[in-house]
Amino acid sequence: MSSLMPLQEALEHITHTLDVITPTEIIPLLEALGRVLACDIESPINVPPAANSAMDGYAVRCSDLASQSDLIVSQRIAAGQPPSPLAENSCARIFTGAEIPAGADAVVMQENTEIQGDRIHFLETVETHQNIRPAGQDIAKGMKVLSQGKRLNAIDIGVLASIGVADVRVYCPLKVGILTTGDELQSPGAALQPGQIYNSNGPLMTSLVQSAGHQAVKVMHANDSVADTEQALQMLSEQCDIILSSGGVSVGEEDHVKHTIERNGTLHLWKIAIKPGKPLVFANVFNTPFIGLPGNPSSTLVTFHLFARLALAKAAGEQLALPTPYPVKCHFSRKGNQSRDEFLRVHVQNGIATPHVQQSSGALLAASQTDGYLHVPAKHDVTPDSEFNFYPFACF
Ligand SMILES: Nc1nc2c(c(=O)[nH]1)N[C@H]1C(S)=C(S)[C@@H](COP(=O)(O)OP(=O)(O)OC[C@H]3O[C@@H](n4cnc5c(N)ncnc54)[C@H](O)[C@@H]3O)O[C@H]1N2
Ligand code: MOO
Repeated sequence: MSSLMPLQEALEHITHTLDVITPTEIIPLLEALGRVLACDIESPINVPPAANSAMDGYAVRCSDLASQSDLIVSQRIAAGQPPSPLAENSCARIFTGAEIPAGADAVVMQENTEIQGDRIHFLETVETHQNIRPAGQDIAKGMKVLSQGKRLNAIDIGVLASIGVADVRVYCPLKVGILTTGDELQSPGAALQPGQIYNSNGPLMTSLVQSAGHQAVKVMHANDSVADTEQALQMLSEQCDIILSSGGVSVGEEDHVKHTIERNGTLHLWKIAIKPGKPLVFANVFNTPFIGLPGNPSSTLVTFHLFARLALAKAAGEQLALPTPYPVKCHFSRKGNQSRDEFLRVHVQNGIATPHVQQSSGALLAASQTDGYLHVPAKHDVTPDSEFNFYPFACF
């Protein structure tokens, strides 16, 4: 048996070998949700730009209240109005978000005051800086707020708006071509003929690619022949930045993907030490990067999550790593695989993992009915009360 490559080694090889493929463009902030930032962003300003009040109340100079508890109101400052310096022995009526006048060093919330004629009576002792949000409290001028390679989420868009950014330089979306292979496959919607099964990997990979933030620009299917596979790969290479396929990478004479690549590019076929998901192709075909996932649907899913997702991210300019797993307890027994790390589809409740009854590489429903992967390294038996790392599907 040829030797199996450890998961981490294959992952490092793929991500180190692939370059960022997509060019960059400048787009309006409001179109940047889900796009990948192409440069670091430093704040050109303090946020807030000036000290402001955290409460509706009165801005005071604490030393004025050392010997008296009443002050006259010398000005009224609403948010958006530039204040005048605070006159001595006076207070300023102030509202949340309004700028603190020069000379004031605290704000007293109005609930702790009483209006007595034209004077304000202060009911509490006042501490310096209370209820004042200093300039730069949120973001200091010059601070790096976001890094190149960040896929922008709603919070990031808000942060960029808070520092006045109206346009951002982002990577153009990665154009992914998708290929499924196999004579037995029928499209959903058509009647199944004897010997056929529905093509689930096409829609699965398309959706995985899209939910990872890329564009699935062309989806093709090739029957089990070199001519068909070659034609499809050539067409995809002309229209896409990178090609993702499923099936046809094993050792049978009906597995044509690797022969086609050998004729038209460079092929690295690895047997990875994971289950499901042993055979994995990483290649260049018609001058286009190519990632070939195994055809068994749960192998396609696992290898997308563990490899393809990170490879596509690298090509798209995105900084991405595997999610950080956390340990969960197991209340079951299972003999460990001797050569491959297993990624069992498990439910997790109250920190306890229960495996789905169906763990076959060909079974996809188990993943839909569970919460994520339990990573059981090779040569490890699961025993009641043993602990293994868990990767929730929601983190992929
Ligand atoms: N003699 C050996 N046979 C196999 C080995 C091996 O080491 N020696 N490895 C097994 C493992 S592990 C896997 S995983 C598969 C990988 O096979 P391929 O990637 O070549 O995939 P196919 O043979 O084309 O298909 C495998 C299986 O998956 C079904 N399939 C394929 N595409 C789709 C699709 N788009 N939608 C739904 N189902 C799909 C296909 O019908 C097969 O049942 O090889 C093992 N064999
Ligand atoms: O690697 Mo295969 O995915 O075990 O069936």
